Amino acid sequence: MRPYVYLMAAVTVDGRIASRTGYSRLSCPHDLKRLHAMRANVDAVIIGANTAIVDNPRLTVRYVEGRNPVRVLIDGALRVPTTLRIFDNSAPTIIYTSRRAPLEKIEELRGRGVEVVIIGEEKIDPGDVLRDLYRRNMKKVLLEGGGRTNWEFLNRCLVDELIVTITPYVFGNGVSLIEGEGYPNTEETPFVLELVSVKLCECGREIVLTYRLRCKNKFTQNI
Ligand SMILES: NC(=O)C1=CN([C@@H]2O[C@H](COP(=O)(O)OP(=O)(O)OC[C@H]3O[C@@H](n4cnc5c(N)ncnc54)[C@H](O)[C@@H]3O)[C@@H](O)[C@H]2O)C=CC1
Ligand SMILES: Nc1nc(O)c(N)c(N[C@@H]2O[C@H](COP(=O)(O)O)[C@@H](O)[C@H]2O)n1
Repeated sequence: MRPYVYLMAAVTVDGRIASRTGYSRLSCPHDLKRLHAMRANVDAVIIGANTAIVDNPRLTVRYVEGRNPVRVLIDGALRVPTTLRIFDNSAPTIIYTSRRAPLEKIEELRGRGVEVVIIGEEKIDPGDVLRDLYRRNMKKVLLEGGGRTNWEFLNRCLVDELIVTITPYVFGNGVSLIEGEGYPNTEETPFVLELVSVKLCECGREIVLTYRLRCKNKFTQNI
C-alpha cells in the first residue's frame, strides 16, 4: 500500500519550473494560496535535494489556515547543508538517504530531531519511500519537485494527480517540469493523462490544469 500522490508545480509556457540560474518564483499570490491549501490537505510534502539546496524552502502552511505537513527530503548522497530551513523544527522532517551518506552528517541531523532513514545502496526507490510513509499512517502526499524527483516518481507510475499552473513567462532554458531520460514518443509512456479540469487562476493570467494519471497495466507497481 502507498499514499495517494499529488504533483503540483508552476511552469512557464515553455514547461520550465526554473530558469537556468535557478529562479523559480512563478506563482502569483492566488496560486501560492492554492499550493498552501494543498499542503494543509496532505500528510507530507516531498522534495529532492536540488530544490532543498537552491530554494531553501520552509514547506510550511502560511497563506491559508491549516496544519503543517511532514517535510520529506530525498537525498541519496545526503549532500544538503545542515543549515536548511527544513531542519528548523517548525514541522517534523524526514530524510530518505542511502548508505553513501556521511555518518557524521546523519548523526548531526538526528541530534537535531530530524529523522534520517537509510534506504537503498545508492539510488532510492521512490516506491520504498511511499511504502514507508504509508506505514507511518500518511495517506496523501504532495510531490513538490524539482524536475528530477518528479521524473523518479512519474516514471514508476507513482503519481496519481498532476496539478500544473501555466504562468505567463518563458525561460527558453532551465529545469523542466519532468527531468529524466525521457520517452521516444507518446505511446511509450507507462501512464496516460486524463484531463480533469481547466481553470483560469483568480489572478487572471494563469491557467490551472488538473490531470489524473492512469498507469498502463503492465507498468502497475505492486505496492
Ligand atoms: N516552479 C515550481 O513549481 C518548482 C520549481 N522547482 C525548482 O526545481 C529546481 C530543482 O530541480 P532539479 O534540479 O531537477 O532537482 P530536484 O530538486 O528534483 O533534486 C534532484 C536531486 O534529488 C536527489 N534525489 C531525487 N530522487 C532521488 C532518488 N530516487 N535517489 C537518490 N537521490 C534522489 C538527488 O540528489 C538528485 O540529484 C530548483 O531550481 C527549484 O527552484 C522546484 C519545485 C517546484
Ligand atoms: N507551486 C509552486 N509555484 C512556484 O512558483 C514555486 N516556486 C514552487 N516551489 C515550491 O515551493 C517551495 C518553496 O516553499 P516555501 O515558500 O519556502 O514554503 C519550493 O522549494 C518548491 O518546492 N511551487
